[in-house]
Amino acid sequence: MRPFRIIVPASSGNVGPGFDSMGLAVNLFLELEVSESAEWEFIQPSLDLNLESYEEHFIYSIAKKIADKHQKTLPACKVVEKSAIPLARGLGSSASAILAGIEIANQACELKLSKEEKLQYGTEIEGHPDNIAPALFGGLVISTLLEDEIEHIQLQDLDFDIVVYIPDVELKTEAARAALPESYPRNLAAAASGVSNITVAALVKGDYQLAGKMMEKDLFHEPYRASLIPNYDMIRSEAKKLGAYGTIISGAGPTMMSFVPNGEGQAVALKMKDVLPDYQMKALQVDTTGLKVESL
Ligand SMILES: Nc1ncnc2c1ncn2[C@@H]1O[C@H](COP(=O)(O)OP(=O)(O)O)[C@@H](O)[C@H]1O
Ligand SMILES: N[C@@H](CCOP(=O)(O)O)C(=O)O
Repeated sequence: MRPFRIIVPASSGNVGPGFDSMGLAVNLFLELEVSESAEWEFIQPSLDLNLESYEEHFIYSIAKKIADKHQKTLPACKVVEKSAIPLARGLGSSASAILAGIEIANQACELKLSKEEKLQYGTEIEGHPDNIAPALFGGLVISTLLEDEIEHIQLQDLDFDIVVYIPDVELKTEAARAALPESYPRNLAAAASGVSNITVAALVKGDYQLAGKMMEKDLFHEPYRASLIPNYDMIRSEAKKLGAYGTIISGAGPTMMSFVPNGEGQAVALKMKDVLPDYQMKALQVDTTGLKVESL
């Protein structure tokens, strides 16, 4: 096996009202250098996962699952991992790790998986495609899981900066999903999908004022999660004062994300630091490439 590098971007699921179906890849990356070895070994300079053995490693478990599915034996590998994606903060670390595991199996077992197969496998494992699809394809992707296939569309030519506000607390996606209703009455579902439809149409037209306004009117998940997110109302109102188009919960939270005019990300991040001194603040861009594999 030739050594290789896998690079997967972080992603932000939902983008407001696109619950479980809209997501955006951003330029924070998980990087793995993989080479054949006498035994499995994970070296992680930027993550402290505190695992007893490689078999407990999430990425290993995904790679093994995919190899088993194809009746292949996964060769032992040394994996050197660097990650700039914070865990359990709503920036899609689990989706990036799932894609990394799928890609290790793909490369090490020579499975020749298509992008569609990676999307299918990743979505089966994650349960929803909104992080897997942008982390795989890059950009802002709208996707939906049908009975036996996943439809996806990538929006082009986006023109905004992104600012993320990352608090020093974790919120597991599973816990944030438990806060949501099991079902929605018809009038609420109709209103919520109306908000979502206008958001997408406004993004396609490049009307970011309208898109941002509608992002903040989500009815599918934000109203139920707001109380789990530190400083939810304050972050929305302070970002608005600084000219943000709109501010949303990133994925299941607790990170929040603002969409701001192109070129203004750094300035907004700096000013928001005054009101959120304990937060990690980052001005980000859309990653338009998605999952990459390079030879070493
Ligand atoms: N690079 C990684 N290596 C190993 N496990 C990971 C990695 N990234 C994420 N995970 C697993 O995924 C969990 C976070 O998933 P989740 O609660 O869905 O949050 P997120 O919003 O970051 O996707 C972590 O606690 C860890 O178990
Ligand atoms: N649509 C999902 C998105 C979860 O994203 P994550 O980055 O928090 O794992 C949800 O809202 O539960």
